[in-house]
Amino acid sequence: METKTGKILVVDDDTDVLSAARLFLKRHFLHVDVESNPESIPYLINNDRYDVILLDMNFTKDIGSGKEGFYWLDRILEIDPAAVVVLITAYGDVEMAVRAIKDGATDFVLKPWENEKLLATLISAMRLRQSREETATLKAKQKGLNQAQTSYTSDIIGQSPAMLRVYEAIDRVAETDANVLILGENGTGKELIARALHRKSKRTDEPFVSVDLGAISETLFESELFGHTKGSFTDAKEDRAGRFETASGGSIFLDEIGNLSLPLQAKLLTVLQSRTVTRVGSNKPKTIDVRLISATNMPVYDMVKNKTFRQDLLYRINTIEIHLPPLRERQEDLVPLAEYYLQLYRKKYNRSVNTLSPALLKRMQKYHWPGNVRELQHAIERAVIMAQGSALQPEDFFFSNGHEVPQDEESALDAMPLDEMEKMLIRKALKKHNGNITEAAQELGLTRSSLYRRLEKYGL
Ligand SMILES: Nc1ncnc2c1ncn2[C@@H]1O[C@H](COP(=O)(O)OP(=O)(O)OP(=O)(O)O)[C@@H](O)[C@H]1O
Repeated sequence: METKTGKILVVDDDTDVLSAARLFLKRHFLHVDVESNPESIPYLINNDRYDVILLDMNFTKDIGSGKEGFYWLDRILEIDPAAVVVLITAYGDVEMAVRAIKDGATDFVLKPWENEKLLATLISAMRLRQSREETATLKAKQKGLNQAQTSYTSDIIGQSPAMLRVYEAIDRVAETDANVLILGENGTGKELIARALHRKSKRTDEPFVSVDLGAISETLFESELFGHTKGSFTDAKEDRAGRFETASGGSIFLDEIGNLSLPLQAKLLTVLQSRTVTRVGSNKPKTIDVRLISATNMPVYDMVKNKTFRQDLLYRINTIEIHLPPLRERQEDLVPLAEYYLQLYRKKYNRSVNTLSPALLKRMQKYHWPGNVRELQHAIERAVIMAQGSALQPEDFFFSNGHEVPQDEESALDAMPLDEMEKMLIRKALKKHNGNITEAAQELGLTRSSLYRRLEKYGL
C-alpha cells in the first residue's frame, strides 16, 4: 500500500462540503484540516504548514461575486508567498477562476467536483509546493553564504550599529599590544571577540590560550597558570609549563576574571606587573611575552567600590574596554543570527525546515533573551529538531512567556529530554485551563489540531 503524505487545508462555509471533502481526502493524504470560517485562515497558516489549501471562492456572504474569495487568496499569499491555493468555483464561474489564477492561485476545481479530478489536481498542486520549497531551500542556502560573506569574520554575525562599533574597536586595537577587557552578559560572544582580536593581531600565527578562571580551583590556580616543577606537590610527576608560558608569543584570554578571589587577584597582578612567571616549586622567574585579553560579566566597577575587585588590577587589564551589548538591545542581529543557526542545524540534523515563520519572528523580537546569543543558538537547535513543517513556529520553541525563567527551573529544563519538556508544558496548560483545548492551544501557541496530535502522541 502506498504511504500517505501531504497536508491539506479545506476552507468552505458549507459544512456538508467540508465533511465530504474530509472523508474523501483522508483516504489519500496524511492530514486533512477543514475550516468553515475563513477568518481563521491567517491563524492556521501562521501556525501550521499546508501543502495545498483548497479555498472556496463563493462564501454565502457575497455569493456569486467571489469578492471574499479573492480577498482570502490575497491574504494567504501575503502571509506565505509560497502557498499553493486551489480554488473551488461553481459552474459558470470559469472566468473568475482564470482571473484568480492570474492573481496567484495555482488551479481550480468545479463544484460539485469529481473525486478523481480533485485528487489529480491536488497531487499536482502538492508537487508544485514541493518544488517551490526546494527553490526556497536553495535561496536560503545562498542567503547563508551571503551572510557569511557580509559577517565581520566568518563566525561573527551581526551588522547592528552596536556590533559595527565593536568591529571598529577591534580593528583599532588588534594590532597594538594593549590589554583589552571585554564586558558583557553571559553568551554575548566575548570569547568570539577575543579570538577575533587575536586573529587580527600580529600574533595571529602564535597560540591563543583561553583560560576559564571561574572553573579553576583556588589550589590549582598557580600551577595551572604559572606551571610547576616535578615534586613541587604530590601530583606533580614532572615539570609542566603553565598557561602563560604556553601562550608565549601569542595571546592569553582570561575569561570570568571577575570571579577571582582577592588573594588570587594579588598573585595575578604580580605576574602582570613583573611580566614574569615563576613555576610552583622553582625560584627562577621566566620572562613572558603575551598579549592579555580579559572578560567578565560581573559589574567590575561596582566590585572595585565594594572592595571585592582590586582597583590596581582593573587598571592593569582595562587599557582598552570593549562593551558587548545584550542581544535584546541589538534587535537587528536577531534574524541574521537565527537564520545562521537555522542553516547550520538543518544541515547538521538533515532537516527540511528552512525558514522562520512570521509569527516566530514577532515572538522572538518581544522576548528578553536572558542567555543572549548562546540561548538563541540552543533554542534554534532544539526547534530544528522538533519542527514538523518547513517553517519554524513559536510552538517549536520554549519561550518563557516573555519572562525570564528562574535559574533553578531553567537548569531543570536543560536536563529534560525534549519530549518530556513538551509533555510537561502541555499538561500545565491543560490544567490551567481546566482541560479547555482551545484555550490551552492558544496559550501554547499551537493550533487545536496540532495540540490534538500531540495529545494523541503522548497519550494524554
Ligand atoms: N555575533 C555572534 N555571531 C555568531 N555566533 C555568536 C555571536 N555571539 C555569540 N555567538 C555564539 O554564542 C555562543 C556564546 O558565545 P561566547 O562563548 O563567545 O560568549 P561569552 O560572552 O564568552 O559567554 P560567557 O560569558 O558565558 O563565557 C558561542 O557558541 C558563540 O559562537
